[in-house]
Amino acid sequence: MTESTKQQVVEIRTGLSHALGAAGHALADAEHEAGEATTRWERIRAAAQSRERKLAAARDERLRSIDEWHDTELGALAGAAAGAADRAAPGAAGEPWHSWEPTPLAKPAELRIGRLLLPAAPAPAAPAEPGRPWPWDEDATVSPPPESPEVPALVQLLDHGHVVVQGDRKLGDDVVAGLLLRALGTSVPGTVQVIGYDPEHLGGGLAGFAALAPPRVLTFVAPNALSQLLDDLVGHVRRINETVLAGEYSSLRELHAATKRRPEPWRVAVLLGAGELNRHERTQLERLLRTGAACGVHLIVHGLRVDPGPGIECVTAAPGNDARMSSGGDLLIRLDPGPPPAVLTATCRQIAEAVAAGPAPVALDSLLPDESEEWRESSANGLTAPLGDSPQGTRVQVTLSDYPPHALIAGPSGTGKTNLIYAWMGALAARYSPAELAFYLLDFKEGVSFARFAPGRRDQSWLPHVRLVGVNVNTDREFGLALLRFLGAELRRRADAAKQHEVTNLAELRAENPEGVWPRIVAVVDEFQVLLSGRDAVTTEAVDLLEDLARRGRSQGIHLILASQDISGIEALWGRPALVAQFTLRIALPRARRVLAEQNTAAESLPRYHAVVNSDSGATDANQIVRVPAAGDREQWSALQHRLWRRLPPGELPPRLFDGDVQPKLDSSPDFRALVAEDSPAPVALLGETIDVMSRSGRTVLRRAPGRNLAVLGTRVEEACAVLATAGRSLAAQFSRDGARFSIACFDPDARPAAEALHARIPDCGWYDASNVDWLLEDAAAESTAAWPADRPHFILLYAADALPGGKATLDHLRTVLRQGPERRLHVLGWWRGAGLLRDTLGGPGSRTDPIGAWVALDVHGSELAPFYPGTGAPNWYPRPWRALHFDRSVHRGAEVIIPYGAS
Ligand SMILES: Nc1ncnc2c1ncn2[C@@H]1O[C@H](COP(=O)(O)OP(=O)(O)OP(=O)(O)O)[C@@H](O)[C@H]1O
Repeated sequence: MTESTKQQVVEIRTGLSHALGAAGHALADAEHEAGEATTRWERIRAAAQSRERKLAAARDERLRSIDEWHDTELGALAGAAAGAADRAAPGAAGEPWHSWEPTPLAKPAELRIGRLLLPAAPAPAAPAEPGRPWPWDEDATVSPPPESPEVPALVQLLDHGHVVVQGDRKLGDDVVAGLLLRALGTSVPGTVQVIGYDPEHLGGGLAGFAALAPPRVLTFVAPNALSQLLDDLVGHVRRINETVLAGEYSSLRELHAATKRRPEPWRVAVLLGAGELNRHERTQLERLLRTGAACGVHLIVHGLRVDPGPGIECVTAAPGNDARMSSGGDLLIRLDPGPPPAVLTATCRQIAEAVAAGPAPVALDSLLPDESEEWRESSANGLTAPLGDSPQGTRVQVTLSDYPPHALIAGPSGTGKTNLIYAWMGALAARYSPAELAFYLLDFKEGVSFARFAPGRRDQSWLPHVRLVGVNVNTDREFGLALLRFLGAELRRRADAAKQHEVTNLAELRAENPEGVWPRIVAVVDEFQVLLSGRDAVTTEAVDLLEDLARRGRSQGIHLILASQDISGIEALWGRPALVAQFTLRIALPRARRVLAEQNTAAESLPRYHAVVNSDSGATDANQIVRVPAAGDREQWSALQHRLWRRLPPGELPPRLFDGDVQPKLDSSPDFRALVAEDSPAPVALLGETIDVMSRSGRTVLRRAPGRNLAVLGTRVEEACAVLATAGRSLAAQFSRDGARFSIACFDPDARPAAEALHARIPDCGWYDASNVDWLLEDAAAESTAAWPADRPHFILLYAADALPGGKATLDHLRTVLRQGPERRLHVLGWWRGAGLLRDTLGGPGSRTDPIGAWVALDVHGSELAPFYPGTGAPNWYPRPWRALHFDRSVHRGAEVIIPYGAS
């Protein structure tokens, strides 16, 4: 081998070994890189796996919360639906049968027929990864989806629409029975009337309701009378639209919401399997379906094809969970079973009894305008207010104006006369303000029926229109007379004003004298016949005044409402045709006789709580029957009275309340409170409260003049002492301490405490008794005849003057004082226990009585008073407890009745 070859080999080997070395390096590098890449890949794969797991967990968490939310939301929705259903169907409208009982509601509710089957919360889908548990399986604290509450399936009937039942016949019957019972049980007995048409079973379909037939809450029509029934119902709809809604309201529901009145019953016609309808029947049925609900005419149809339409609920009866109703969309219903027979019959019997007992009272509210409309009316032309509804559902308005001006109301006891007066007053008082209307109220019946209009101990409010209330005046006919006198004076005042403005009636006077306050006056006298019952001066004057007021009051806005419970009251007037003729408005309560015209017997057949109102003197053609709302309820009345009372501006005075059973108090007498110590030359002795429209004290003036003495006559110690105490206290109040002298002498031990009490009240008053009265009278007699002028008056109060001791001498002194004292300002105020005894003091039967210028008689008959009374007659006086007759010859034409002031 050549060197060169060897050289070449070496070189090649070297080259190869280099190459090998380089390749080895490259391989190692490559392997290293490959290892790193593998590690990186494995890290990435691990990271990807971990991320995937996290994402899955997040997804699971999200899915779980979505499911939870879905379940709660569904539960809440179902709960809300159940709550709403409870509100829409309270009480007997929605209660399940096992706890059901009738509960009349204020307005119609939706009625339950079964239970809505709401979609349940969906069962959770299978977990995505088999074997991987759902979170709530892992965590025992997470609860399973909640159960849905029960949501009743409700249908609307009364005031809303009609119900058509299809499907299973037997189950459909149960739906009809259930609906009907719920409708009856949620309304006031008698306000839902059911008309059954059941040609197949001749009423058998409604057999459970049989108890409602006798009071005609349920009536059946014959199998061939469907046409007639539909015509009748259409007739009702037309009538109600024309006369009840009268264009003012679109439905009875609206009328009720606005006026709180429901003048028509709901009429529910139940048509069970009518077969095929002829054209006329079909047309009438469609009319009713369209227009009936607004007029309270509703149909429950079962077994008759009816096209769906607005206001028509279609119930498809089916067993189990397969029933449906048109307003429920796709939701299924489980129908309730029919009402249990025991519940059904008991309820029907209960309703029948309630209906047979008579209509339920209508509330006073139905007569009242909206609060925003109160006190808006003008009485310039008259006073008009509703008194209730007629049987046809129209409002009966009653007017007092120039014609008819006055009203006569009659009704035997308990028929609701007082209630009618309250209702009328309430309806008027809510419409007319006190500047438009004033009430004067007098009740001759025993009791306090009108007292509620004046402030009392329990309730300080009063009816703002009331100016005067007289209660318990049955023995104080004088109070009635006082009212008539007062109204007579007001009549003259108005007539004078009318003359001055050259007008003839109140409307014109108000137009001419807009700034004047000329309210119409309504004087109500309940049991007025008591006022006219005696054959005496009171009756004579009362009748004269009544005649005048009735004749002339009409144009001066003075209206009389006379009420009487028995025929004698009306007959008291009957003898005075001219007077009766003025009372053209006649109101008769059930069984009232003779108040309407002789031949008009409408009141005889009136149902309870109704009245005949007749504005044409009782002529039969003018009869209007009205159902009067209940106004007697104190709470309802108080609500109205308080509302009106709060409208009064502050400072308005309450009405005068005259209560014949209450003893007046001197300290409350305005006349007594007005007395001032001015040492008057004409001091006034107050004696008692007069029976008058204004609170006024009977009085006698003890001026310097003959006869100015006072005698109190009778045996009643307490009352005699009360009169003397009033006289003494009132006189003392008019003098300064030294301005007058007072002396009291008492000879009756029974009167001594009262005499001593008066003595204690009068400063520096002298006290005398049997032991020293002779000195007093001797001095007084000397003073009476003295020549020098008296510097101050001396009042001598003698208790039991007829028992004066001291024999003739003392008696002569007393006679001297009585005759001559007053001119020298010495006045005797004495109590004699009989009129004859006073006569004895004065000198016996033939003696003059003029030293006694004023007297107050207690239990002394009128005839005994004749000697002390001018003219030939005697005053008309029949003694009665705690009343006295007062006469003062210097001012009176006739005697007046007074009420002694009670101890204060
Ligand atoms: N329209 C009515 N609605 C409901 N209840 C009435 C109605 N009218 C009267 N009443 C009730 O009947 C009863 C007798 O009524 P009210 O006192 O008015 O009769 P009256 O004829 O005035 O009787 P009396 O003359 O004996 O007082 C009362 O309890 C009253 O609440």
